Amino acid sequence: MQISPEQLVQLGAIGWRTETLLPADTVGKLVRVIAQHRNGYRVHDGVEEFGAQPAPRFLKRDADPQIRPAVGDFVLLAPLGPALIETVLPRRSLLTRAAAGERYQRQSIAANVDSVIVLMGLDGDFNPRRIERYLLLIEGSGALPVIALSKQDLLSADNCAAAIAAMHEVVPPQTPVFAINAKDEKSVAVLLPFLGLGASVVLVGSSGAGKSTLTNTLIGHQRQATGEVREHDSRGRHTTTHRALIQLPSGGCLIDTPGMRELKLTGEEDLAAASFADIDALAQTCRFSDCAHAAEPGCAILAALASGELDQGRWDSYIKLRDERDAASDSLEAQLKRKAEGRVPGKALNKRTAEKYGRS
Ligand SMILES: Nc1nc2c(ncn2[C@@H]2O[C@H](COP(=O)(O)OP(=O)(O)OP(=O)(O)O)[C@@H](O)[C@H]2O)c(=O)[nH]1
Ligand SMILES: [Zn+2]
Repeated sequence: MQISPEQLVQLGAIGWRTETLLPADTVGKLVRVIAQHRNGYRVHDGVEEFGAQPAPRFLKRDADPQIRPAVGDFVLLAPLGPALIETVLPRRSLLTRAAAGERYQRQSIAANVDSVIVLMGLDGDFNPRRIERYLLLIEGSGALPVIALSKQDLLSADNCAAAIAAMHEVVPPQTPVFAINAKDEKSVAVLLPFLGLGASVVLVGSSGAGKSTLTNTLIGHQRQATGEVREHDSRGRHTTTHRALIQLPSGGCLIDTPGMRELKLTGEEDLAAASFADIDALAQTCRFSDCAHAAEPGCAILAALASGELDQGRWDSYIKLRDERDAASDSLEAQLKRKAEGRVPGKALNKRTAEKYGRS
């Protein structure tokens, strides 16, 4: 498929990367999914947004939810007729979470996200422990975590430096950590390297952390710099804050998904790979390989806690996340089992019938 240079720039502004695999014989229109509603999708072609429906195969009940188009996906629409999503292009990342509710389900939150900016206020909101939950969700997704500590302006330089140091203790070594004043354009400029052309970013953080403030500051540039962007908005709306995909003046785009608000572990997270590699390494040196780290002799964890080498708070938060993960994992297993049984309904039914009526 031929994409004109002009189109490439437009697509870049909604996060398209030229290295994304696009078969030479591709036909159809390339667009990005920017929102998902009960009755269809909203897509963006780099110039404007419109509605689209998924091809029937995505709606099959037994279809893996992860093959379905998700917010952030680049998709191909059928070449003719009404907007119909036919193909989901390969993803460079996928953020998932356990769906709220009793039955365990893995739900796509956002595809093709390059960085997740985790916002945490340097006020009462500040708690380095709580960052682990976010890191665990980002780990394995293909996206880079970026920690932004807001409300820097409310703290002395010394206290800010101490908070950044405390955060570095918790996050993996290469993770960027910044202190920012979300209201100040100059201050938020430290985030610009993550917001260039072709970049897609998601903002997460607890209520009051400054997500809306940061978003508005980032858009503020745009309002001043490129008045013509508004001309595309035929409905005369100038508010961009509730758009699912916000194009930033720095070239990148912000995906604003409500699904990020309620975060739940999915049961597949690898705690060791996330931010607990040291605890995992320590546990390997316990005398018994199945050590429960409760009262066993030769327990390396208990020894490290006693000597202070391992922080009690860090251990507690590891246990809490591990239990949460295991609980999610149990329900994942149960779900997969239900699914497997459901796949051979005839056989299962025959077996039940045989049991009931004593036939074989
Ligand atoms: N001084 C200062 N105030 C900030 C900063 N960031 C946010 N605030 C203030 O904190 C309050 C909450 O900020 P919001 O941007 O609404 O927070 P939010 O994360 O969008 O919150 P929800 O919409 O509830 O998820 C507002 O009064 C902001 O003005 C900052 O860096 N410095
Ligand atoms: Zn042990």
